Amino acid sequence: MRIGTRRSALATTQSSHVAAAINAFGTATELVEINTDGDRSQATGIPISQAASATGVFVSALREALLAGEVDVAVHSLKDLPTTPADGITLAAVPMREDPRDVVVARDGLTLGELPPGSRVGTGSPRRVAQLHALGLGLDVAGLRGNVDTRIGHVREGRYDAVVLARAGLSRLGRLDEVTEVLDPLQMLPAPGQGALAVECRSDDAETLALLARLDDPATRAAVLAERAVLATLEGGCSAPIGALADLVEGEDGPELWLRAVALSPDGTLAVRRSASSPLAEEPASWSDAATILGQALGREMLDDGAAELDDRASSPPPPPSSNDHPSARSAEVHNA
Ligand SMILES: NCc1[nH]cc(CCC(=O)O)c1CC(=O)O
Repeated sequence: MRIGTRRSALATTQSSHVAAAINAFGTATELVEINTDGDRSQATGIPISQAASATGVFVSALREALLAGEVDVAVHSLKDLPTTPADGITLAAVPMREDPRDVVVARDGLTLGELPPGSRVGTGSPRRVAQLHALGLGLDVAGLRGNVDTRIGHVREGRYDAVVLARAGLSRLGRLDEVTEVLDPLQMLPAPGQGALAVECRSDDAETLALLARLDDPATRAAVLAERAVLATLEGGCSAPIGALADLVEGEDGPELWLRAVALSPDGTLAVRRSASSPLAEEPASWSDAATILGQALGREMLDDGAAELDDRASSPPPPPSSNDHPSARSAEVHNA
């Protein structure tokens, strides 16, 4: 079974993980490296936001290789998948996810709250930028790109006081010892699907579909489908940064799906927050539909609450400096990607 993977350390680690699980079922695997536009533009330094399709750059080349029959399986970070389905491709497995939270890697072991106003905090994610500003700490939030090693290197070499990353990526790379703070989702809701993998194959490849189904974790699938349904619903009317996190919990009357979401103005001064929950049947077969319905309903509520108007804040000036009035507490680089 040929497994397509991007070349980055994170991607090959994730694909090797899936390969090992398939090997455990008695099927041999081969990793096939696919060079993606996203990786290429990283090499040339062209910002990701200017690459052909900002969300899909890491995904489309792998899907093309899958459809062309060059590989049988494609492994992606689920949060990098566009919400629109791809013709001829099925999400065959969503394995059990890692801790979905974001983390801080800061100098001197500091937490965000311990960093003095004006501290330079790096992230290229509009979702993290907005939520960092919303903390009101007067941080100088600056754009940042590159792989996990590069980002951590910026802190070690003093160019940034801190960076914000997905805990899952660090965990998969064995770098959790770098973490100086795990961010509470109340303050930093992760991206929809963060910490989960997406394992895709061709929709007509029954043999691979059946094998990959054994890697699927229905609770994770339900959670990420709910999160992505929020995103898909909001995308219809708004381009604001969005965070969403769902969790399947065992209630008194059976399983329940809990969902929280936020949409923010890019500068973090306005936010629409909502949560919802839904009882689930005992039988996992029905969870996907229930999760999607829950996410769509929450997304529509957020649109009713004004989530679509948050975009207009994109052209407004950045928030004023903190009361400490540190000159570098003002950021001009927050609107990347
Ligand atoms: N945006 C790139 C990306 N895609 C997936 C991960 C980490 C693994 C995951 O979230 O599943 C990362 C790095 C990061 O956000 O820190």
